[in-house]
Amino acid sequence: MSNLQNQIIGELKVQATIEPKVEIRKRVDFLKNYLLKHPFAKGYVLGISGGQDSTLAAKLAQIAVNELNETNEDEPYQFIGVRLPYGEQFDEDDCQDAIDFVKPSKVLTVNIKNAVDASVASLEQAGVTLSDFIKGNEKARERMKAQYSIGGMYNCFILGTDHAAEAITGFFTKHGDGACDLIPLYGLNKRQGKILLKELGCPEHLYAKVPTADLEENKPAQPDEVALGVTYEHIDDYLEGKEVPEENKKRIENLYMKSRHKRHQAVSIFDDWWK
Ligand SMILES: NC(=O)c1ccc[n+]([C@@H]2O[C@H](COP(=O)([O-])OP(=O)(O)OC[C@H]3O[C@@H](n4cnc5c(N)ncnc54)[C@H](O)[C@@H]3O)[C@@H](O)[C@H]2O)c1
Ligand SMILES: Nc1ncnc2c1ncn2[C@@H]1O[C@H](COP(=O)(O)O)[C@@H](O)[C@H]1O
Ligand SMILES: O=P(O)(O)OP(=O)(O)O
Ligand SMILES: [Mg+2]
Repeated sequence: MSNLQNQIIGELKVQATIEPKVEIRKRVDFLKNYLLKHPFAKGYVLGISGGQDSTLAAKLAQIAVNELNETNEDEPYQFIGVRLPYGEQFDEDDCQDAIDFVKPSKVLTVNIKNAVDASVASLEQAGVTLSDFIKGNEKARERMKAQYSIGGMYNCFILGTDHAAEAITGFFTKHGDGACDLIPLYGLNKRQGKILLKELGCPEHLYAKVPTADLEENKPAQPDEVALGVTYEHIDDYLEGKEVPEENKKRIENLYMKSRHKRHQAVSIFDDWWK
Protein backbone atom coordinates (compact mmCIF):
# COMPACT_ATOMS: atom_id res chain seq x y z
CA MET A 1 0.00 0.00 0.00
CA SER A 2 1.33 3.48 -0.88
CA ASN A 3 1.86 6.17 1.75
CA LEU A 4 -1.00 8.23 0.31
CA GLN A 5 -3.48 5.32 0.44
CA ASN A 6 -2.47 4.64 4.03
CA GLN A 7 -2.83 8.33 4.93
CA ILE A 8 -6.30 8.59 3.32
CA ILE A 9 -7.55 5.46 5.09
CA GLY A 10 -6.34 6.90 8.40
CA GLU A 11 -7.90 10.31 7.73
CA LEU A 12 -11.27 8.85 6.71
CA LYS A 13 -11.17 6.27 9.57
CA VAL A 14 -12.02 3.24 7.45
CA GLN A 15 -11.64 -0.27 8.86
CA ALA A 16 -10.76 -3.09 6.43
CA THR A 17 -13.36 -5.33 8.08
CA ILE A 18 -16.32 -4.53 10.30
CA GLU A 19 -18.60 -6.34 12.70
CA PRO A 20 -22.07 -5.09 11.63
CA LYS A 21 -23.76 -5.37 15.03
CA VAL A 22 -20.90 -3.48 16.69
CA GLU A 23 -20.95 -0.72 14.06
CA ILE A 24 -24.71 -0.29 14.39
CA ARG A 25 -24.51 -0.11 18.20
CA LYS A 26 -21.60 2.41 18.13
CA ARG A 27 -23.49 4.72 15.77
CA VAL A 28 -26.87 4.45 17.52
CA ASP A 29 -25.18 5.15 20.87
CA PHE A 30 -23.40 8.16 19.34
CA LEU A 31 -26.77 9.59 18.21
CA LYS A 32 -28.34 8.91 21.63
CA ASN A 33 -25.43 10.36 23.62
CA TYR A 34 -25.33 13.52 21.53
CA LEU A 35 -28.98 14.22 22.31
CA LEU A 36 -28.52 13.42 26.00
CA LYS A 37 -25.59 15.84 26.16
CA HIS A 38 -27.73 18.61 24.62
CA PRO A 39 -31.02 18.68 26.54
CA PHE A 40 -32.49 21.49 24.39
CA ALA A 41 -32.44 19.16 21.38
CA LYS A 42 -35.38 16.87 20.74
CA GLY A 43 -34.22 14.74 17.83
CA TYR A 44 -32.91 14.60 14.30
CA VAL A 45 -33.90 15.70 10.78
CA LEU A 46 -32.77 14.01 7.54
CA GLY A 47 -33.80 14.08 3.88
CA ILE A 48 -35.07 10.70 2.66
CA SER A 49 -34.11 10.32 -1.01
CA GLY A 50 -34.94 6.65 -1.54
CA GLY A 51 -31.20 5.88 -1.76
CA GLN A 52 -28.97 3.64 0.36
CA ASP A 53 -27.28 6.25 2.53
CA SER A 54 -30.31 8.19 3.73
CA THR A 55 -32.15 4.92 4.41
CA LEU A 56 -29.30 3.76 6.65
CA ALA A 57 -28.75 7.06 8.48
CA ALA A 58 -32.51 7.43 8.99
CA LYS A 59 -32.86 3.91 10.41
CA LEU A 60 -30.00 4.49 12.87
CA ALA A 61 -31.58 7.79 13.95
CA GLN A 62 -35.03 6.25 14.42
CA ILE A 63 -33.57 3.41 16.50
CA ALA A 64 -31.72 5.97 18.65
CA VAL A 65 -34.85 8.04 19.20
CA ASN A 66 -36.99 4.97 19.97
CA GLU A 67 -34.47 3.69 22.51
CA LEU A 68 -34.28 7.11 24.22
CA ASN A 69 -38.05 7.32 24.40
CA GLU A 70 -38.22 3.99 26.27
CA THR A 71 -37.07 5.78 29.44
CA ASN A 72 -37.71 9.43 28.57
CA GLU A 73 -40.50 11.06 30.60
CA ASP A 74 -40.27 14.49 28.93
CA GLU A 75 -41.50 15.57 25.51
CA PRO A 76 -40.69 12.58 23.23
CA TYR A 77 -37.62 12.64 21.02
CA GLN A 78 -38.37 12.41 17.31
CA PHE A 79 -36.76 11.62 14.01
CA ILE A 80 -38.17 13.75 11.20
CA GLY A 81 -37.76 12.22 7.74
CA VAL A 82 -38.10 14.83 5.01
CA ARG A 83 -39.13 14.17 1.45
CA LEU A 84 -37.54 16.88 -0.71
CA PRO A 85 -38.49 16.22 -4.33
CA TYR A 86 -37.79 18.68 -7.12
CA GLY A 87 -41.22 18.41 -8.74
CA GLU A 88 -41.93 14.70 -9.13
CA GLN A 89 -39.27 12.15 -8.31
CA PHE A 90 -38.64 9.15 -10.62
CA ASP A 91 -38.06 6.78 -7.69
CA GLU A 92 -40.81 7.98 -5.34
CA ASP A 93 -41.81 4.32 -4.71
CA ASP A 94 -38.37 3.68 -3.19
CA CYS A 95 -38.80 6.75 -0.96
CA GLN A 96 -42.05 5.31 0.34
CA ASP A 97 -40.38 1.90 0.85
CA ALA A 98 -37.59 3.61 2.82
CA ILE A 99 -40.19 5.40 4.94
CA ASP A 100 -42.04 2.10 5.57
CA PHE A 101 -38.75 0.52 6.64
CA VAL A 102 -37.61 3.38 8.91
CA LYS A 103 -41.03 4.37 10.30
CA PRO A 104 -39.98 7.97 11.12
CA SER A 105 -41.67 9.66 14.07
CA LYS A 106 -42.77 12.30 11.60
CA VAL A 107 -42.60 12.69 7.80
CA LEU A 108 -42.69 16.10 6.11
CA THR A 109 -42.66 16.84 2.40
CA VAL A 110 -41.14 20.03 1.01
CA ASN A 111 -41.21 20.33 -2.75
CA ILE A 112 -38.09 22.38 -3.56
CA LYS A 113 -39.10 23.17 -7.15
CA ASN A 114 -40.67 26.60 -6.55
CA ALA A 115 -37.75 27.79 -4.41
CA VAL A 116 -35.07 26.54 -6.82
CA ASP A 117 -36.87 27.91 -9.87
CA ALA A 118 -37.35 31.28 -8.15
CA SER A 119 -33.65 31.43 -7.35
CA VAL A 120 -32.72 30.49 -10.93
CA ALA A 121 -35.07 33.25 -12.22
CA SER A 122 -33.62 35.88 -9.84
CA LEU A 123 -30.09 35.03 -10.95
CA GLU A 124 -31.25 35.19 -14.56
CA GLN A 125 -32.58 38.71 -13.91
CA ALA A 126 -29.14 39.60 -12.61
CA GLY A 127 -27.65 38.35 -15.85
CA VAL A 128 -26.38 35.01 -14.47
CA THR A 129 -27.75 32.01 -16.36
CA LEU A 130 -27.20 28.80 -14.43
CA SER A 131 -25.95 25.68 -16.19
CA ASP A 132 -27.83 22.45 -15.48
CA PHE A 133 -24.88 21.29 -13.33
CA ILE A 134 -24.80 24.42 -11.14
CA LYS A 135 -28.59 24.33 -10.85
CA GLY A 136 -28.12 20.78 -9.54
CA ASN A 137 -25.95 22.12 -6.73
CA GLU A 138 -28.67 24.73 -5.98
CA LYS A 139 -31.09 21.84 -5.45
CA ALA A 140 -28.76 20.22 -2.93
CA ARG A 141 -28.36 23.55 -1.10
CA GLU A 142 -32.10 24.24 -1.13
CA ARG A 143 -32.69 20.80 0.39
CA MET A 144 -30.27 21.54 3.20
CA LYS A 145 -31.74 25.01 3.76
CA ALA A 146 -35.21 23.49 4.19
CA GLN A 147 -33.86 20.91 6.64
CA TYR A 148 -32.21 23.62 8.77
CA SER A 149 -35.49 25.54 8.89
CA ILE A 150 -37.32 22.40 10.03
CA GLY A 151 -34.58 21.59 12.55
CA GLY A 152 -34.77 25.13 13.93
CA MET A 153 -38.52 24.92 14.43
CA TYR A 154 -38.48 21.44 16.02
CA ASN A 155 -35.21 21.83 18.01
CA CYS A 156 -33.63 18.99 16.08
CA PHE A 157 -30.10 18.50 14.75
CA ILE A 158 -29.55 17.92 11.03
CA LEU A 159 -28.01 14.65 9.92
CA GLY A 160 -25.80 14.26 6.87
CA THR A 161 -25.06 11.06 4.97
CA ASP A 162 -21.41 11.63 4.12
CA HIS A 163 -19.29 8.48 4.43
CA ALA A 164 -15.79 7.49 3.40
CA ALA A 165 -16.67 6.51 -0.19
CA GLU A 166 -18.17 9.96 -0.83
CA ALA A 167 -15.70 11.90 1.33
CA ILE A 168 -12.66 10.52 -0.52
CA THR A 169 -13.88 11.89 -3.87
CA GLY A 170 -15.65 14.99 -2.49
CA PHE A 171 -18.82 13.75 -4.18
CA PHE A 172 -21.22 16.08 -2.45
CA THR A 173 -22.28 19.68 -2.89
CA LYS A 174 -20.26 22.01 -0.68
CA HIS A 175 -22.67 23.64 1.81
CA GLY A 176 -25.45 21.53 0.27
CA ASP A 177 -25.74 17.88 1.31
CA GLY A 178 -22.24 18.37 2.74
CA ALA A 179 -23.55 20.86 5.33
CA CYS A 180 -25.01 19.29 8.47
CA ASP A 181 -24.56 18.82 12.22
CA LEU A 182 -23.75 15.11 12.63
CA ILE A 183 -22.54 12.45 10.17
CA PRO A 184 -23.43 9.03 11.61
CA LEU A 185 -22.09 7.06 8.60
CA TYR A 186 -18.60 8.54 8.75
CA GLY A 187 -15.84 5.91 8.48
CA LEU A 188 -17.93 3.44 6.47
CA ASN A 189 -17.46 2.73 2.78
CA LYS A 190 -20.37 1.99 0.43
CA ARG A 191 -20.31 -1.82 0.78
CA GLN A 192 -20.09 -1.59 4.58
CA GLY A 193 -23.23 0.59 4.51
CA LYS A 194 -24.99 -2.18 2.56
CA ILE A 195 -23.87 -4.75 5.16
CA LEU A 196 -25.37 -2.63 7.95
CA LEU A 197 -28.67 -2.23 6.08
CA LYS A 198 -28.83 -5.99 5.50
CA GLU A 199 -28.23 -6.58 9.21
CA LEU A 200 -31.06 -4.14 9.99
CA GLY A 201 -33.51 -6.08 7.77
CA CYS A 202 -33.78 -3.48 5.02
CA PRO A 203 -35.52 -4.52 1.78
CA GLU A 204 -32.76 -5.57 -0.62
CA HIS A 205 -33.84 -3.32 -3.49
CA LEU A 206 -33.02 -0.25 -1.35
CA TYR A 207 -29.41 -1.20 -0.65
CA ALA A 208 -28.79 -2.90 -4.01
CA LYS A 209 -29.93 0.23 -5.82
CA VAL A 210 -27.64 2.16 -8.20
CA PRO A 211 -26.42 5.24 -6.25
CA THR A 212 -27.42 8.56 -7.81
CA ALA A 213 -27.42 12.20 -6.77
CA ASP A 214 -30.07 12.79 -9.47
CA LEU A 215 -29.36 16.52 -9.60
CA GLU A 216 -29.01 17.17 -13.31
CA GLU A 217 -32.08 17.44 -15.54
CA ASN A 218 -30.03 16.73 -18.68
CA LYS A 219 -28.76 13.50 -17.10
CA PRO A 220 -31.67 12.16 -15.04
CA ALA A 221 -30.75 9.52 -12.44
CA GLN A 222 -27.14 9.60 -13.60
CA PRO A 223 -25.28 6.90 -11.64
CA ASP A 224 -22.64 8.35 -9.28
CA GLU A 225 -20.13 5.93 -10.82
CA VAL A 226 -20.62 7.48 -14.27
CA ALA A 227 -20.16 11.01 -12.90
CA LEU A 228 -17.13 9.90 -10.88
CA GLY A 229 -15.42 7.86 -13.60
CA VAL A 230 -14.64 5.12 -11.09
CA THR A 231 -16.73 2.39 -9.45
CA TYR A 232 -17.64 2.11 -5.75
CA GLU A 233 -16.11 -1.41 -5.87
CA HIS A 234 -12.74 0.16 -6.64
CA ILE A 235 -13.24 3.02 -4.17
CA ASP A 236 -14.26 0.55 -1.43
CA ASP A 237 -11.29 -1.73 -2.20
CA TYR A 238 -8.95 1.26 -2.06
CA LEU A 239 -10.42 2.31 1.30
CA GLU A 240 -9.96 -1.23 2.65
CA GLY A 241 -6.27 -1.06 1.78
CA LYS A 242 -6.52 -3.40 -1.20
CA GLU A 243 -4.71 -3.11 -4.50
CA VAL A 244 -6.77 -1.51 -7.28
CA PRO A 245 -5.77 -1.19 -10.94
CA GLU A 246 -3.34 1.71 -11.45
CA GLU A 247 -5.74 3.71 -13.66
CA ASN A 248 -8.51 3.57 -11.02
CA LYS A 249 -6.09 4.36 -8.21
CA LYS A 250 -4.92 7.45 -10.10
CA ARG A 251 -8.52 8.59 -10.65
CA ILE A 252 -9.39 8.15 -6.95
CA GLU A 253 -6.28 9.99 -5.78
CA ASN A 254 -6.84 12.76 -8.29
CA LEU A 255 -10.43 13.29 -7.02
CA TYR A 256 -9.16 13.18 -3.43
CA MET A 257 -6.55 15.89 -4.06
CA LYS A 258 -8.97 18.13 -5.97
CA SER A 259 -11.61 17.94 -3.23
CA ARG A 260 -9.36 18.62 -0.22
CA HIS A 261 -11.06 22.01 0.30
CA LYS A 262 -14.36 20.19 0.96
CA ARG A 263 -12.90 18.32 3.92
CA HIS A 264 -11.63 21.46 5.67
CA GLN A 265 -13.14 24.59 7.16
CA ALA A 266 -13.00 27.71 4.96
CA VAL A 267 -9.35 28.47 4.26
CA SER A 268 -7.68 31.19 6.36
CA ILE A 269 -4.21 32.71 6.70
CA PHE A 270 -3.52 30.12 9.42
CA ASP A 271 -3.97 27.13 7.06
CA ASP A 272 -1.20 25.56 5.07
CA TRP A 273 -2.75 22.24 3.98
CA TRP A 274 -3.29 23.68 0.45
CA LYS A 275 0.32 24.76 -0.10
N1 LIG B 1 -24.03 11.70 -4.66
C1 LIG B 1 -23.69 12.77 -3.97
O1 LIG B 1 -23.40 12.68 -2.84
C2 LIG B 1 -23.72 14.13 -4.55
C3 LIG B 1 -24.60 15.07 -4.06
C4 LIG B 1 -24.56 16.33 -4.60
C5 LIG B 1 -23.66 16.60 -5.59
N2 LIG B 1 -22.89 15.61 -6.04
C6 LIG B 1 -21.89 15.84 -6.97
O2 LIG B 1 -20.89 16.56 -6.29
C7 LIG B 1 -20.37 17.48 -7.13
C8 LIG B 1 -20.61 18.86 -6.68
O3 LIG B 1 -20.09 19.69 -7.66
P1 LIG B 1 -18.84 20.60 -7.45
O4 LIG B 1 -17.84 19.90 -6.59
O5 LIG B 1 -18.40 21.07 -8.76
O6 LIG B 1 -19.52 21.83 -6.71
P2 LIG B 1 -19.45 22.39 -5.21
O7 LIG B 1 -20.31 23.58 -5.21
O8 LIG B 1 -19.73 21.31 -4.25
O9 LIG B 1 -17.94 22.81 -5.04
C9 LIG B 1 -17.37 23.70 -5.95
C10 LIG B 1 -17.10 25.04 -5.25
O10 LIG B 1 -16.12 24.84 -4.26
C11 LIG B 1 -15.25 25.96 -4.22
N3 LIG B 1 -13.88 25.48 -4.51
C12 LIG B 1 -13.47 24.72 -5.56
N4 LIG B 1 -12.16 24.44 -5.47
C13 LIG B 1 -11.73 25.04 -4.33
C14 LIG B 1 -10.47 25.12 -3.69
N5 LIG B 1 -9.37 24.54 -4.18
N6 LIG B 1 -10.39 25.80 -2.52
C15 LIG B 1 -11.48 26.39 -1.98
N7 LIG B 1 -12.70 26.34 -2.54
C16 LIG B 1 -12.82 25.69 -3.71
C17 LIG B 1 -15.72 26.96 -5.26
O11 LIG B 1 -16.55 27.91 -4.63
C18 LIG B 1 -16.54 26.09 -6.19
O12 LIG B 1 -17.57 26.79 -6.83
C19 LIG B 1 -21.03 17.20 -8.45
O13 LIG B 1 -20.24 16.28 -9.13
C20 LIG B 1 -22.36 16.64 -8.11
O14 LIG B 1 -23.00 15.85 -9.08
C21 LIG B 1 -22.87 14.42 -5.51
N1 LIG C 1 -34.92 13.89 -3.45
C1 LIG C 1 -34.47 13.95 -2.21
N2 LIG C 1 -35.33 13.97 -1.17
C2 LIG C 1 -34.87 14.03 0.09
N3 LIG C 1 -33.57 14.07 0.41
C3 LIG C 1 -32.69 14.03 -0.59
C4 LIG C 1 -33.08 13.96 -1.95
N4 LIG C 1 -31.97 13.94 -2.70
C5 LIG C 1 -30.93 13.97 -1.87
N5 LIG C 1 -31.35 14.04 -0.59
C6 LIG C 1 -30.53 14.11 0.64
O1 LIG C 1 -29.18 14.42 0.25
C7 LIG C 1 -28.32 13.34 0.59
C8 LIG C 1 -27.25 13.16 -0.45
O2 LIG C 1 -27.80 12.56 -1.59
P1 LIG C 1 -26.90 11.91 -2.70
O3 LIG C 1 -27.74 10.93 -3.42
O4 LIG C 1 -25.73 11.27 -2.00
O5 LIG C 1 -26.52 13.06 -3.55
C9 LIG C 1 -29.25 12.13 0.74
O6 LIG C 1 -28.67 11.17 1.59
C10 LIG C 1 -30.49 12.76 1.35
O7 LIG C 1 -30.36 12.97 2.73
O1 LIG D 1 -27.60 9.55 -0.21
P1 LIG D 1 -28.66 8.66 -0.75
O2 LIG D 1 -29.56 8.13 0.29
O3 LIG D 1 -29.39 9.29 -1.88
O4 LIG D 1 -27.93 7.40 -1.31
P2 LIG D 1 -27.10 7.24 -2.67
O5 LIG D 1 -25.88 8.11 -2.49
O6 LIG D 1 -26.73 5.81 -2.76
O7 LIG D 1 -27.94 7.73 -3.79
MG1 LIG E 1 -29.01 9.54 -3.81
